[in-house]
Amino acid sequence: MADPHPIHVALRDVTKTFQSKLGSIDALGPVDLELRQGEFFAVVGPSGCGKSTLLDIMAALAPPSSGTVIFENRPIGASVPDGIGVVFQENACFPWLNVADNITFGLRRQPIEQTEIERRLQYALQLMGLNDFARAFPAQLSGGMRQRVCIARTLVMQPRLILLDEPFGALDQQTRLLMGDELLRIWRATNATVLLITHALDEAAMLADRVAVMSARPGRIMEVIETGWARDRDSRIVSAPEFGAITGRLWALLRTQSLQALRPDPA
Ligand SMILES: Nc1ncnc2c1ncn2[C@@H]1O[C@H](COP(=O)(O)OP(=O)(O)OP(=O)(O)O)[C@@H](O)[C@H]1O
Repeated sequence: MADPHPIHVALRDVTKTFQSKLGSIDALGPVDLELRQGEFFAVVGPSGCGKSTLLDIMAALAPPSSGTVIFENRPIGASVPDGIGVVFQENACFPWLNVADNITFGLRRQPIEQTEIERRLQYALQLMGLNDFARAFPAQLSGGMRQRVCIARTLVMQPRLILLDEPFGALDQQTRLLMGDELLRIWRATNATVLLITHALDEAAMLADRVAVMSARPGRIMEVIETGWARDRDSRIVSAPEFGAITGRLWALLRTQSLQALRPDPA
């Protein structure tokens, strides 16, 4: 019988060491991690533990120093594989392009017919609630809406794995929760596998099926917690009693690591 939850992406013994004028910095790992097809996975960890480095390696934006990333049963090479979409915190809309042109920017560089581009644009505008803003320019939008444009731009490429690095970090708390709801809707609608890097424990606890807690640098996976939420959850679960238990557990794990990151051992 086919595995109902096949492994979509796997990290095997992945490490990263940066060389700089100050010497070498062991930033990450070794990390072993498996994301199941279609799951929502979050990663939390103390500041500077290597979360962004982990995401960059998964997106093939930086090579690992050792180890392998396997995506859809193939090792990731030097270029971003087809099927992986990335969203960063700093929303990088082109200010001179309107929302529709920002969203279709990458698509128009692909051999894709205009009718298909238009179809994907309309779908993304609809999913992200941007229908009324297709002709607006980024300067006319709020920070939350600009970030929705960035997510829509990734969505139209129809990624099967979506990597998000602190996508809502610059937004206020209410907007973050509502964007979380949108992300959950996208996840359900697309069946993509999602990996979310976040500082916010409540965001991780609300959105993810599983949350990995990383150690202080060089970041390793200390523990992976299953949240147990139903697939059709939304931000209202923040008032559920289990929610407090999950964030409490995450904080208990993270607290020691964060203290260590703030005051590393002199040894
Ligand atoms: N290009 C680079 N050259 C040298 N050191 C780097 C480079 N990129 C990251 N580092 C170092 O690697 C470590 C991990 O950085 P990374 O940005 O991955 O951490 P992070 O967990 O995402 O941090 P934060 O939570 O503060 O965003 C840090 O000590 C950082 O200074």
